[in-house]
Parts: sequence; structure tokens; C-alpha cells
Amino acid sequence: MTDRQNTGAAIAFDGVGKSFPKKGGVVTAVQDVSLTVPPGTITGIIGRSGAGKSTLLRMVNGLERPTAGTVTVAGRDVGRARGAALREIRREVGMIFQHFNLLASRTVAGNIALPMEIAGLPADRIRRRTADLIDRVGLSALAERYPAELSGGQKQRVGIARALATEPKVLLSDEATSALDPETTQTVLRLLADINRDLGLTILLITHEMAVVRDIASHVAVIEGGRIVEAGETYDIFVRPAHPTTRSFLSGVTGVGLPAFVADRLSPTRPDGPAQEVFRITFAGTHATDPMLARLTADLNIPVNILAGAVEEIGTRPFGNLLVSVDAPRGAEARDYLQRHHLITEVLGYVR
Ligand SMILES: Nc1ncnc2c1ncn2[C@@H]1O[C@H](COP(=O)(O)OP(=O)(O)OP(=O)(O)O)[C@@H](O)[C@H]1O
Repeated sequence: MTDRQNTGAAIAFDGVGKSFPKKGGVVTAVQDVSLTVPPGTITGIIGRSGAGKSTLLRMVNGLERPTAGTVTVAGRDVGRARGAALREIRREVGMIFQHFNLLASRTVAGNIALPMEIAGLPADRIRRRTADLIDRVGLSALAERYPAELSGGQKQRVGIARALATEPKVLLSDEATSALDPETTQTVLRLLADINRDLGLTILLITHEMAVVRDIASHVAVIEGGRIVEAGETYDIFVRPAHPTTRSFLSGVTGVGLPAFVADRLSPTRPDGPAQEVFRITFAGTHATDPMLARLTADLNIPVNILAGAVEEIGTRPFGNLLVSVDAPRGAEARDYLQRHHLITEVLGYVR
């Protein structure tokens, strides 16, 4: 297969809205979304069920048309494209699905060949390209099997190969790993990352799992109630989440939660009498390994209780979280000290 590094197309949403008619009114699925997906990136859109993710994604390949604003792929207005122009855009935008959407009556090779047959490619070219694609997704031994004979991960590999058949510049992924176990999820995410790197394909994926974003996406947008509430580089969003929805998505994946004996007693306001202030410290980049807590105790004589902690990597950059408590009257002083030393702190509450 030819190397087409950095030829991925940018996707741009500009003031995009989508409403559906319903009895007695309208349902607004997406409102006022402006977002650019840089070419060659893997960008994640994360949101809860009903947030508008699928609707947003379906506007990129013209399965839905916006009722406001414009969606462009490589500068071409998808919502206004018709006929041949729309078919051309669809060839450039591949899509993979949570439930794979394979044809049960066709073999692995037959499923992958289908988009090329529809496009009217010559038979020998279809055969060669199908073999290349099967090889790329690691299914050479299974070319003549039927979907019912495959595992979920193998089915998704077929889905990916089929999506690549028309040599798209953009790949849309609609919860592609949600039906897979964690180990298979990792292998499929690795395959998507390889394809992004080798082919320069722009990947836009929707998910409800922040772990998927962390593992593969360089950029992320958080959607709620049809609006983008926060967007940026994944690392920055992990280190400094601004919106409560983003924080709640992160709380499940940053490796640290409060131990139950603290969480059960945590109060949002400071109680009267002796209490401990509980806060999160986020370590980013080169500060991740600084022995700051020891210095805090040495410089200010504030003892720190460590409640939980974890260090992980996003891309290749270290990122850590510590949950600690200090004597409540000295909490502000301790946090101020840590912030002056480039750490990020967030008060979680108080315990007696
Ligand atoms: N064709 C449609 N007709 C009417 N309402 C729709 C249609 N498609 C989506 N909606 C509504 O728009 C809102 C957003 O739906 P959408 O499927 O985009 O959300 P989602 O974030 O993808 O959720 P999920 O993860 O559950 O699929 C929901 O309230 C949904 O009921």
C-alpha cells in the first residue's frame, strides 16, 4: 500500500446546529458547534448518551445535514453537496461502527471488496487491494471466513479494512471499541494509531470513555446537551480540565479515586472544629517527579497525608495525580505554595 503521509483532510464545524422535527416541536441534537479537527490528527469527541455525538459524526459524511452552519471536509461543504459531489466526499470519508455492520453472507474478503465493487473498480485491482488491506489489518489467514466465525476484534478489523477500501482521507469511528473487551480494545486502538501514522489519515472518533481518548487521541472535544463545552489538546485537558463534565469523565480514568473511608465522610464545606482539607495535586510534564511534598513539609512545616496517587503517560508525557489532606486552616497556604511551584491543585472537600 502506498504511503500517503500527511494527506489527511481537516474537518471543520462552523456554527453547526441540527434539529429534528418531533410531534409538537423540534429536538435539538446539536447546537452552535464550532470545532476544527486538524489534518492527520486523531480527535476524540466524548459525551454521555444523547449528548449529540452520533449526530455530529453523521454530518461529516452527509448522513445528516446540518440545519444551521456548515461542515466542511478538506474545504468542501458536506451539507450542500448533492449527487456526484456527495458521493465523492463519501468515498473520502470512511466509517467504522460499534456493531461492525458486516454483511453476514459475505466472507472477510467479500466484505472488504464491496465498496470497491460499488465504485466500479476493475476486478484485478479489487483483488490486489483487498489482499493488501487484509494484510494491513492482520487477517490474512482468515480471508475466506464469514463474520459469524470471527471474534469481535477480528470483525472490527474487517470493518476497518472495509472503511479504508476507497482510500479515504478521513476515518469516522462511532464507538468502535465499545462492544469489545479491554484487551481487544487496546489492539484495535493500536491498529487505528498505526493507520493514522502510516497513512496520515485524519481520525474523528466518538466515545463515552475517557480511557479511549487518553490512549489514542491527540485532541479532544467534550460535548454535552449538543454543545461543545471544552476542547483542546488531550494532555492539556487532562492536566487542566475546566468544565465539570470533563472532570467527571476524568475522575474514572486518572487512576486515582478517594479511598472509600475518606469519600464517605467528605463534606463540601469546612466543618466547625478540627478538620482536614482534602485536595488533588496534578503533576504535569517535567514537574511530575519533583519531590514537592517533602519540600512543602520542610519549608512550611505542614505535614501532608497522602491518600492516593498514580502517575501515567499521555502520549509520551508524564502526568500524575495525588490526593492528599492537610490540616484545614493551613490548606490555602499549602495549595498556594504548590501552585507557585507549578503544580495544579483542586479542593475536593473536608473531613473531620
Ligand atoms: N433522527 C432523529 N430524530 C429525532 N431525534 C433524534 C434523531 N437522531 C438523534 N435524535 C436525538 O438527538 C439527541 C442526540 O442524539 P445522538 O444519537 O446524536 O446522541 P449520542 O451522543 O450519539 O448518544 P448515544 O451515545 O446514546 O448514541 C438525542 O436526544 C436523540 O434522541
